[in-house]
This record gives sequence, C-alpha cells and structure tokens, in this order.
Amino acid sequence: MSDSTENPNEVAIKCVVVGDNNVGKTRLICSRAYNEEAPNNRCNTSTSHVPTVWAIDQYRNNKQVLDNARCVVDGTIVSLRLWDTFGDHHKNRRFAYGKADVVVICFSICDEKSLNQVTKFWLPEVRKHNKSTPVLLVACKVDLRFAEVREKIKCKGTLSKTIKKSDIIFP
Ligand SMILES: Nc1nc2c(ncn2[C@@H]2O[C@H](COP(=O)(O)OP(=O)(O)OP(=O)(O)O)[C@@H](O)[C@H]2O)c(=O)[nH]1
Repeated sequence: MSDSTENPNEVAIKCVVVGDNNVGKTRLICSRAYNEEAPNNRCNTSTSHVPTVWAIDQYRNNKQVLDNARCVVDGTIVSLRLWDTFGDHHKNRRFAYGKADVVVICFSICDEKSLNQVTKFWLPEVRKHNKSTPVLLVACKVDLRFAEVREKIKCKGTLSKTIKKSDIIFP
C-alpha cells in the first residue's frame, strides 16, 4: 500500500492510469474525482484534443476531491488516489509508477491502435517498473460504440460499428 493519508484510519491506494493519447484517461479520472458523469470545465472537453494531465495535488487542495476519493472496501476505509499520466510514449513515467498499488491501462473503444498498444507498449512499460502490481484493462469512450461513430468522429476499425437507432436500448 502507498503512503498513509492524514487520517490514520484510512489506507491510501495509488492507482496509476496510463494509455495512449486521447483515449479518455483524464476524463475518466475527473468523473471519479468530481463524482460527475458529464464533463465540465475542469477537464478539457474541446473537440481538438490537447494532451493534459490532471493534477494529483487536487487531493491536497480540494476537499471535495478528497472526500470523493474515500470509499470502504471489505471494512477498510480507502482513499483512492488516481494518478493521471501523459499518453506520449517517449515521456518518462518512472515517478508516476513509483509505489503504485494498481495500474489501469486505458484504451479507446473507437481507436483500435490504442488497444494494440496495450500489449505492445503499455504492459511492457508497466512491468518494467512494477513487476507484480495488479493491472486492469479499461475500455474508454464506450458511449461511442453506440453512436454513428464513422460520421461523427471519423473512426475506423473493427472496434466500432455503425448501428441503427432501433438497436439502442436506453436505460
Ligand atoms: N464521447 C466521449 N468522449 C470522451 C470520453 N472520454 C474522453 N472523451 C473525449 O476525448 C478527448 C480526450 O480525452 P482525455 O480524457 O483528455 O484523454 P487522455 O487519455 O487523458 O489524453 P492525453 O492527455 O492526450 O493523454 C476529450 O476531447 C474528451 O472530451 C468518453 O467517454 N466519451
């Protein structure tokens, strides 16, 4: 486990989130950190993507973020600390991987290359720094599986397919 929190009854879990550029890491983290499904101005939501990293010091500076990080797992109070990282392969993520309790590798459902890079690049990089840390594979942008993705975002590839409106089952 990672460094303890200021609360002695809590265990801090460091969860490092990696994956290619533009797969949705920052937005995934923001959704959890701010407890919001819809993005807002705290995350970049513009159509032209600018690589960004969500600042880890939000857990120190923003009480709401710190409160949202808290959850109870098997009777233990856990403070889930999500570490955002840059998707550029050449960036050095050694600092981020240090003392990670779990690593989340993200790919985008509408970017097949981002899935191929999981085994080609991300898993080897993770294993270089964290030999036995549990790794989770997370598919992002799953809403785009049910959209007319080719027209909307010019996605190509086997992971996305255009479906009829009548195929969609709304909750
Ligand atoms: N439709 C849809 N768009 C998303 C989703 N998640 C992220 N996006 C959009 O995809 C773009 C990239 O999202 P980010 O969260 O910044 O992606 P990232 O993986 O952190 O990207 P880098 O900073 O380049 O590493 C942004 O324009 C987001 O608004 C999602 O679940 N659905």
